[in-house]
Amino acid sequence: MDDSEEIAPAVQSILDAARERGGGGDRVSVTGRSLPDAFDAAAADGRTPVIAEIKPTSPTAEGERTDDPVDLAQQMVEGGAAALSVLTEPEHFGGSAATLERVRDAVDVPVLRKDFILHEEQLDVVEADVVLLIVRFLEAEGTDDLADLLAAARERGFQVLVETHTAAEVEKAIDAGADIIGVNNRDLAELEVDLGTFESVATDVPESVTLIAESGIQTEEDVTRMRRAGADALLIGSAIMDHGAATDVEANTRRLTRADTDAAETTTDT
Ligand SMILES: O=P(O)(O)OC[C@@H](O)[C@@H](O)c1c[nH]c2ccccc12
Repeated sequence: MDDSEEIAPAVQSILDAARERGGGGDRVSVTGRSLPDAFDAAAADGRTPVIAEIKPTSPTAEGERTDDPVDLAQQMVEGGAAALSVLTEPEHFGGSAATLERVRDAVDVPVLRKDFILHEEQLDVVEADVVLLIVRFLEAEGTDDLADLLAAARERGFQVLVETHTAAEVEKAIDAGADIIGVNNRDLAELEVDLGTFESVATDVPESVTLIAESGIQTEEDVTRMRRAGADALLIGSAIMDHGAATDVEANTRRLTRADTDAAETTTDT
């Protein structure tokens, strides 16, 4: 998406709500579990590094999953997830900071806080190992600067996943000092998924960056495709939470973490 494109009404509503949300009270200080180390450990163990996402609902999902998030988290880890992502956005995704806290207490893998952070004080809500910053949303008027927020997050001990959707956004992320970059296959204008997005954008990301393919990964073939295109890890929500009628979260996670563990290694870098 280039800067002139509209964003979907659902996304605008998420952003408007995010602007209204304040921060926490005390400044958070966290000793995080390393995300790159967790990816390496999974790969060494023969598993595709996957961040499994607990997302009770979303603007593009049908219905809401009401299982205990701690149960879901444990099934995901049992199924081989290298890390977890927990939505904390309350109004559109059914998330909460309390859920993230419970999940992080119950597992020992790194946990990503998935939210729409626009201001520094919004970092001071809950301890997490990793926080998400979305390049596109930090370009809007009245939001903090990406590089400043990145620094503020690191000062608190967070690792930072910087989310992009275009080559221009990857460049901004790198200029701001990002070392973990996600490419979201879902565009924020139509909310449609195209795995070709990762394939075209990944070529611009330096080898030293930990690169994550986000959204729309459903099948083992999709896993292979993203790994071949250079993904160090994959962020998967829907296909684990509610893959058609298959609601066995542990089995869904296992199926995707066992898919094509050596595709990345067989890719020749040119
Ligand atoms: O459910 P999916 O298609 O596997 O997608 C997971 C994740 O990538 C998606 O939930 C996501 C990507 N970036 C976000 C930013 C905010 C909220 C959610 C997201």
